[in-house]
Amino acid sequence: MGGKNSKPEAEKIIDGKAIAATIREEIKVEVAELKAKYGKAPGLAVVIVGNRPDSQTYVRMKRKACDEAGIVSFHKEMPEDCSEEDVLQVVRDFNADPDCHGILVQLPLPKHMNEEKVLAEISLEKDVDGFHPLNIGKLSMKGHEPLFMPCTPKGCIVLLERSGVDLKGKNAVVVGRSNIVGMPAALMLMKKDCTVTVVHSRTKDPADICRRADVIIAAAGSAHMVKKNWIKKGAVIIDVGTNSVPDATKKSGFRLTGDVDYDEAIKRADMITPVPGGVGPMTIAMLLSNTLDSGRRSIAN
Ligand SMILES: Nc1nc2c(c(=O)[nH]1)N[C@@H](CN(C=O)c1ccc(C(=O)N[C@@H](CCC(=O)O)C(=O)O)cc1)CN2
Repeated sequence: MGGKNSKPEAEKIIDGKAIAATIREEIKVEVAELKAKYGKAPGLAVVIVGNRPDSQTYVRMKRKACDEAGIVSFHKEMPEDCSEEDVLQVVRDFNADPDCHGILVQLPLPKHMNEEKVLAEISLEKDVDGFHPLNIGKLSMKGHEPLFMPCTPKGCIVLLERSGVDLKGKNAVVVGRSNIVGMPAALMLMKKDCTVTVVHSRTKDPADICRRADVIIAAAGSAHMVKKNWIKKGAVIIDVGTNSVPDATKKSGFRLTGDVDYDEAIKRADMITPVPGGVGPMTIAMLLSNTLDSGRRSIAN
């Protein structure tokens, strides 16, 4: 239970799984409408290089989500030792395919490849992961909007909005500055009129900075880094961390945990996302949403 004047803990949880399920149902309806009107559904190409078990799992989840939403998915699996040029050629082929409206290259790529070069090869109009340098550039510019926004940080913003959090004028702290999450999350919060501070590995006193935050997005990739005493009473906490930690009670010997010390943080926070079941499911819902937008732009024009 929450403390004095605080709501019960169960009411503080932002249920990302449920919100993502609602969004996926909405997308399914819109895809069906598009197909009924124009006879064509959006198509997503999923490119995976190598056999990392986590990437295989995410790609399987993405394909299943496409199937359920009525989005056509094209799958390209490539061996770990293929060349960067092989991957670039696959991207070029999908760029030229009129049935494919979105292309995603699952990250990370093998070490011998230049990720930025591969991502920059994806046609701007099909960049449903939102990682193309021009899309990121537009995200950082006042008065400009990117065609697509990266799925995980977009999922964080949608979670906040669907949970009724008014972001205007709020102090937001992003913990982590990765290209995939931290940096675009900070830019998106700024576009929502937050005052944004980014805390990273060289920040002098991250706890002190976090304690001033109305909203924290934790995306440092470090299990339980954000402690209860980093959190202002009543703050809203979005935990992007997906850290695998040993757990003898699990069949796999591991469990997934976030960047926030959830059991303690929930006592101070007004709202908080769990891990799993928070931001993760939103990543896939936002990928479908971006693919629908891309399909609609192309099919309805
Ligand atoms: N091309 C991309 N590569 C990667 C991205 C991305 O957005 N685009 N993000 C991550 C991985 N990712 C999707 O690719 C992803 C991560 C987590 C989840 C998710 O639903 N997690 C669940 C738990 C699932 C489990 O039990 O393993 C949760 O948090 O509840 C979905 C997608 C890196 N690569």
